[in-house]
Amino acid sequence: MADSKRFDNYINGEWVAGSDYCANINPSELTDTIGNYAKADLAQVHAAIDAARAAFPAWSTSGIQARHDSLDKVGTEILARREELGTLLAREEGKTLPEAIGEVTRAGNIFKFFAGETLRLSGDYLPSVRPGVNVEVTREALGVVGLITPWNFPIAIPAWKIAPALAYGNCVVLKPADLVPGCAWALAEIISRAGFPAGVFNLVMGSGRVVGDALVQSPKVDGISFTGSVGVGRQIAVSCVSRQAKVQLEMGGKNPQIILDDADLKQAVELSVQSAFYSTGQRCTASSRFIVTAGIHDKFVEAVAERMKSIKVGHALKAGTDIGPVVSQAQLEQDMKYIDIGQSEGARLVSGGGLVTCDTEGYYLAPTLFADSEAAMRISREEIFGPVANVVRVADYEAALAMANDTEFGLSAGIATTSLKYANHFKRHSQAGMVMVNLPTAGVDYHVPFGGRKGSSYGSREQGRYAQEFYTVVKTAYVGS
Ligand SMILES: NC(=O)C1=CN([C@@H]2O[C@H](COP(=O)(O)OP(=O)(O)OC[C@H]3O[C@@H](n4cnc5c(N)ncnc54)[C@H](OP(=O)(O)O)[C@@H]3O)[C@@H](O)[C@H]2O)C=CC1
Ligand SMILES: O=C(O)CCC(=O)C(=O)O
Repeated sequence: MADSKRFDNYINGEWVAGSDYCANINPSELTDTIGNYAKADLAQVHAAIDAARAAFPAWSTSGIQARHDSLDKVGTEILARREELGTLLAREEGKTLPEAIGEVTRAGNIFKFFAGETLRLSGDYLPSVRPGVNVEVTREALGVVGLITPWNFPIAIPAWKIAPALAYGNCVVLKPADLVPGCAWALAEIISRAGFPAGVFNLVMGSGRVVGDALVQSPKVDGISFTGSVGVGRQIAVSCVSRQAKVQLEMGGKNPQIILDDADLKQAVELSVQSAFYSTGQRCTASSRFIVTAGIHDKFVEAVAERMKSIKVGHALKAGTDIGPVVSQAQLEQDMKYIDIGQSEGARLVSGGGLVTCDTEGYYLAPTLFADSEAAMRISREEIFGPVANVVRVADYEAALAMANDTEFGLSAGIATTSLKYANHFKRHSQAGMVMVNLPTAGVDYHVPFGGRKGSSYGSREQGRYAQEFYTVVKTAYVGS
C-alpha cells in the first residue's frame, strides 16, 4: 500500500511545492505510507497570508448566493465521497472506519449548515434616542484568519473552522497538524474546485513551531482559531492578545462521568465505555474519570471490566474493530507513562495496562481501567488523551458534583441517573461548557455551540450560529435624515 505520492500546499489558487516533504504514516500499519506532504517554509506562509489579504476586500463584500453555492458544493462532494474520505481518515489517524465515515459526514453537514447560514445573516435596525436618527447594527467579516488544527479530528475540526470563516466573508490560511495532513489536503482539493476566488482559501502544511507560529505572529492575520494542547494554546493567546488579534482556543479536558446509585447499570456501563475508550480515548470530550457513588460502585467496576473483555482493538480498517491504534509513538508513550503513574500512585489496575499484538505492526494499546483511585492522583487530574480511565468512589451526589467540578478544565461532563432532581441540578451546577445526561461525554451535534469553561476554552464558542461571534465584528451605523 506504500506509494510515493506528493501533496503540495495550496496558495493563491495554485498548488505550490514544499521546501521539504513529510511522510504520512498509517498508525495501524507502520509500513504503509499514505503520501508525502509538503512542508511550507516561512516565505510560503507569508505568501499565503498576502494572498488572503489581497482577496479579502472583494470576498468580504461578495454576494451571498455565490458564497452559499460554493460552501454547499463542498458539503455535497464531501458527503458523496464519505466512504473514500473516511478510509483516508481511518488510515492516517487510526479511528475505526465507521467512526471515520461518521466524522466525514459531520464535516459535509457542517459545510451545508454554514451554506445556509450565509442566507440568514441578520442585524438590528433600531430607533435612536435622537429623533430623526436610526441605528443599524450589522456584522462584517473579521479579516484574514489563521486556523490551526490538531490531529484527532483531521477533517471535522478544519471543517468547523473553515466553513463559518468563509460563510461570514473571511479569507483563510489553514495549518493542519503535521501528523495528519491527508484529510486537510483532500478538503483543500475539494475547496479548490468549488468556485472560491484565488487567495480566499489557502493551505500551508508543516510544523506548528514554524508554520503555526508564523501565522500567530503575523500582523496581517486578524484572528487565530486554535484547537490543541493547553500549553500551545496559552502561548498563542499571549501572542495574539499582545498584538490585539482576536483569538479562540479549544483545548483539553478532564471530563467527569458521574454514575449515581439510581442509574440504569447497563446504560451507565455502555456510555462510560463509549466515553472513555472509543476513538481510542483521543477526544477532548472523552471521559477519563468515573465518579461513582458507593451503592453502585462495585457492581459498576465489575460490569465495566466485563464489558471491556469484548472490546476489540485492531487495525482501523478491519471490520469488527472497536478501537483502532493510538495515533503516534509519542502519544503511545504518553499513555504508557500515565499507566505507570497510576500504578505508582497506588490505583488498582482492573483491566488492560499493556500493548496489544495485532496482525500488523501499529501503536496498539489495550483499553485500561483503574479503580480504587483518589481525586488527588495525577491520573484523576491530568488529561491523558488515550484509552485510559479511572474510577473514584464517593459517598453521594453532592460529593460527586464537588469532585466533578474540582478540575482546572471544564469542557464536557456527564451524569448517569434516573433521578430528574439530580439531572436538573447537575445541568445547572456543573462547571462544564457541555453537559450530558444519560449520554457519553463525547459525541456532539454539528449545529449547536461547542466549547468549554475554565482551562478548556478561551474566547467565543465554535459551531452553530454562535460561530459568527468569532468570525465577525460588529458595526453600529447611525443614519440621519
Ligand atoms: N482539545 C483537543 O481537541 C485536542 C487536545 N490535544 C491535547 O494536546 C496534546 C498534544 O497534542 P498535539 O497535537 O501535540 O497538540 P498541539 O497543541 O501541539 O498541536 C495542535 C496544533 O497546533 C500546532 N502547533 C504546535 N506548536 C505550535 C506553536 N508554537 N505555534 C502555533 N501552532 C503550533 C500543531 O502543529 P504540529 O502538530 O504540526 O506541530 C497542531 O497543528 C494531546 O496529548 C492532548 O492533550 C491534542 C489534540 C486535540
Ligand atoms: O466529541 C465530539 O464529538 C467532538 C470531540 C472533539 O471535537 C475533539 O476531541 O476535539
